[in-house]
Amino acid sequence: MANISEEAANRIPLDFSSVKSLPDSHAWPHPGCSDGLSGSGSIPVVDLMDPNAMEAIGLACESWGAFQLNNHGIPLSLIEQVEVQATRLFTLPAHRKFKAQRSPGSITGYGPALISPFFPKSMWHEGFTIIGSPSDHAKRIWPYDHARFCEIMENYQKQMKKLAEEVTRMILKLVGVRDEEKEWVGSSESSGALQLNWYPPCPEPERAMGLAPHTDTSLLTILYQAQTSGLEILKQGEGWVPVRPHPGALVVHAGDLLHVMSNARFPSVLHRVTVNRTRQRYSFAYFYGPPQHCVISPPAFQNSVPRFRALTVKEYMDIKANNPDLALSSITIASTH
Ligand SMILES: O=C(O)CCC(=O)C(=O)O
Ligand SMILES: [Fe+2]
Repeated sequence: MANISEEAANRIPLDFSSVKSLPDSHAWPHPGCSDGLSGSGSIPVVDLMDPNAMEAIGLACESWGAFQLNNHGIPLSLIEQVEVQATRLFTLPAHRKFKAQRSPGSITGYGPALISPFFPKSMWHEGFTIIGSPSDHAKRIWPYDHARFCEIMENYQKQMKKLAEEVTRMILKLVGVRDEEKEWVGSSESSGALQLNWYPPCPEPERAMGLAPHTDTSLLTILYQAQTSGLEILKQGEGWVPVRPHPGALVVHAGDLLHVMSNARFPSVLHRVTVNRTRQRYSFAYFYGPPQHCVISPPAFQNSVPRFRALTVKEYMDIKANNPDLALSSITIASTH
């Protein structure tokens, strides 16, 4: 188990404004493209207004586990407001941000990436995680001036939830989930969380890592990435493929829960973020999925052999929180080979 100081270090990001060279704590032995594989191609683009959007989403999820989404209905002006507020937050002096740091055992508030404890080196990244109202944490940073931040973050989550529901309904239809098993979609019960990510400019980007490779635990993640590149996804047989920001588009990732519910038809996409010497980067990830008490399992149909055992979302989240790399294999019950 981590001792107190390691635990504290995991909860407080480096004060990036004060460092001029890459500290050893942030120097990764093999980050970036040094694994030799660099994939070509790019993830499919889906127009949500297209009458064939559902089929296009199915094909994209099957082959990539991710796609760019256009015509999604989220106003650009709202995204810009989120960007203004995220900038306002992350450009504060470190001591102000530390006031909102996550408490032990909690996931909301300011801090390093939630996956940090599973990697030997630290990431060139700061995050702020919100579930519902961020007011408890925002008040600690801006005692008299937090209302606008809260209003915009709550509004963004509301709009993201609606979009996530629309995409989830299509995806669960493709997967063959029965109506009574998807009653949680569109209810107040579903779980959603918003993660604001900031990657400051880095003096030695070739040796640093913005966000280490991981899959999201969610059913799906809807990500906005501001103009700077950095996100990469692993395409089986090809290597790391950059996901370049398309103006106005959102990136949708299939997460672990969808991998289970689709009986492995849709891969839970492995992704990572590289950093930049001169440009900072923002991204906003909205994680969506069934409520914690919901039992998830592969759909039982067409004589297909279920590859995962049934379990509650909470149980899966606990397994993943203890061992992210082995979480999916630990609930695998059969192989197709
Ligand atoms: O910054 C990005 O593009 C990706 C963020 C991400 O993967 C996450 O927050 O889980
Ligand atoms: Fe992610």
